[in-house]
Amino acid sequence: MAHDFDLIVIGGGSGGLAGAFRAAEHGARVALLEPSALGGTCVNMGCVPKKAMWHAADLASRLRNAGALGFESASVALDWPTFIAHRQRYIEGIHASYRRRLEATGISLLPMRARFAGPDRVECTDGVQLSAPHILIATGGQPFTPPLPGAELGETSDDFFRWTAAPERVAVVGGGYIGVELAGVLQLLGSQVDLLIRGPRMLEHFEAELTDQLAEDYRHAGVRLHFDTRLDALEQATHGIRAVTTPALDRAVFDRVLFATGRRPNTADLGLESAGLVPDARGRIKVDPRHCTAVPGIYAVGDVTADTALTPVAIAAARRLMDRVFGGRTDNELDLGMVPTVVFAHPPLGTVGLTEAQARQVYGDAVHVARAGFRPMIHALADVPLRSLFKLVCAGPERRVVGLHLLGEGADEILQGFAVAIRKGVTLDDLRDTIAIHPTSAEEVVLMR
Ligand SMILES: Cc1cc2nc3c(=O)[nH]c(=O)nc-3n(C[C@H](O)[C@H](O)[C@H](O)COP(=O)(O)OP(=O)(O)OC[C@H]3O[C@@H](n4cnc5c(N)ncnc54)[C@H](O)[C@@H]3O)c2cc1C
Ligand SMILES: NC(=O)c1ccc[n+]([C@@H]2O[C@H](COP(=O)([O-])OP(=O)(O)OC[C@H]3O[C@@H](n4cnc5c(N)ncnc54)[C@H](O)[C@@H]3O)[C@@H](O)[C@H]2O)c1
Repeated sequence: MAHDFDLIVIGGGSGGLAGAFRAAEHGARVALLEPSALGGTCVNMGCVPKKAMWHAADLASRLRNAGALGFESASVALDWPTFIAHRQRYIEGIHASYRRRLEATGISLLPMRARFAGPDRVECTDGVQLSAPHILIATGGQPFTPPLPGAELGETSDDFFRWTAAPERVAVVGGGYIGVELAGVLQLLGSQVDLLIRGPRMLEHFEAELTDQLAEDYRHAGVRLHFDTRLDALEQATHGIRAVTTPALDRAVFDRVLFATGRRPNTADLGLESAGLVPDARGRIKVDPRHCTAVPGIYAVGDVTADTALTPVAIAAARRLMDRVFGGRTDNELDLGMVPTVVFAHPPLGTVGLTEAQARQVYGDAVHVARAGFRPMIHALADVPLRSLFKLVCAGPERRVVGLHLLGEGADEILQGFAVAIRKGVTLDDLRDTIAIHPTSAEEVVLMR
C-alpha cells in the first residue's frame, strides 16, 4: 500500500524536530505534527526561558556585588515586563529559524494533535488520516501536581513562565532540578522563597557534599529550606494561600505556591492501543536501547520514554535513530552512560559520571577522590562568602576519572570540555600533566589534590 509519507513525527519539541530534520536530510518525506509552539518544552516552557531568568537573577546578584566593590550602586530591581519582552523576542527568533529550516528541508508541518489510528497511521485533529511506514513518538511530558486537597491553588513551571512580577512570598515544592532552579531565581529577584523538600536532601541523585554546600549557599541568599517536610494540603487564606505541612511551618501563608514535583509523559490521549502499544506503569513508551518500540516501524525518543529527561539526550537519540532508519548506519546505539548535566542553581552545579557513593558500590576500595574548595576571585574581592567545591572521583590502579562534580561560579561552562576527556578515559595523572590556565576556576580541575 502506498504511504502518504516515509516518516510521521508526533511532536515538534527537541526530539521530534531533531528527528524530522535528520530524516529529511537523508531524503525522507516527513510530516511533523505539532499543535503548539515549535520547539516544545525546552524552547517555550523549559531550558530557554529558564536560562533567561537565570541570567536575570545572576545579573541582579552581580549588580549587588558591584555595589560592594565601589561601583556606584545601580538599581537591582528588575522590570519583569521589559525583561520578558527580550526573552520572548529571543524565543520568537528560534521559532522563525525552525520555520525557515522546515521550509528549506521540505518537511510538511501540520499544526495539529495526532493520535494513532493503526500501527502505520495517525488521525489528526481535523479527522484526516495520514500513513507512513515509520512513526516517531516525541510527545514529551507535562508538569505533575500531586493530588492533594487544594492542589488547584498551586501553579507549575508552565505558569511561572507567564508571571510578570516576583511574588513577595512564594513556596516552591520539590527539591529536584526545577524546584532548586526556580527557587534560586525567585530569591535573587526579590521574593522570599520557602523551599519544601520531602526528603533530607535537595537534588538527591547528585554528589552529596556539593548539594550540602549548595543548601548552605541558598540559606545564605535567604531561601528558607524545609527538609523532611511533607505538603498535605493548600487552603485559601484571607491574605494568600496557606500551606498545611508536616511538620507545620512557622510562616505558612504565601502569595504563590509552585509545584516542581516531577513530570509525566504525554501518552494518555495518543490512542496507543490502536497501534498495539502498551505503556509502562508510569505511562511512558517502552523502547529498547535503539529507541524501537515493540511494534516494528514505531519509535519513541525524549521525555515520553524512560531516558534521562534532557534536551540533548532527546536530540541525540532522534538523530541516531534516523541515521539508522534512513541513513544506512548500523553501528549506533546511543551511549547514555556519561551524560553531563548542569542544574542552573546560584551558583550552578554540574555533574558527569558517578558520585563517590556510586563509585564505591561499583569499584569498592579502588576509588580515589580529589577535591578543591576555594573562593573564586570575584567573590573574594567583594567579600562574598560563596565558595566553589569541585570533586573528582577516580577508580582503579590507573585512577581513571569516573565522575566530576563542580559547584560554583562558571561550573556550567567548565564541565562540557572535561566531559569529552572523561568519555575518552582521562586519568588523574593526565589532568595533572595538563598545564593550568591561571587565574581561573577551571584550573582547579587540573590542580586537584
Ligand atoms: C522548567 C524546565 C527547565 C528545563 N531545563 C532544561 C535544561 O536547562 N537543560 C536540558 O537539557 N533540559 C531541560 N529541561 C528538560 C527538557 O525541556 C526536556 O527534556 C525536552 O524538552 C524533552 O524534549 P521532547 O522532544 O521529549 O519533548 P518536548 O520538548 O516536551 O516536546 C513535545 C512536543 O510534543 C507535542 N505534543 C504532545 N502531544 C502531542 C500529540 N498528540 N500530537 C502532536 N504533538 C503533540 C507538544 O506540544 C510538544 O511541543 C527542562 C524542562 C523544564 C520543564
Ligand atoms: N538544568 C536542567 O538540565 C533541567 C532543568 C529542569 C528540568 N530538567 C529535567 O526535567 C525533569 C523534571 O524536573 P523536575 O524538577 O520536575 O523533576 P525532578 O525529578 O528533578 O524533581 C522532582 C522533585 O519533586 C519531588 N517530589 C515528587 N513528588 C512529590 C510530592 N508529592 N511532594 C513533594 N515532593 C515531591 C521529588 O522528590 C524530587 O525532588 C528533571 O528530572 C530533568 O531531567 C532539567
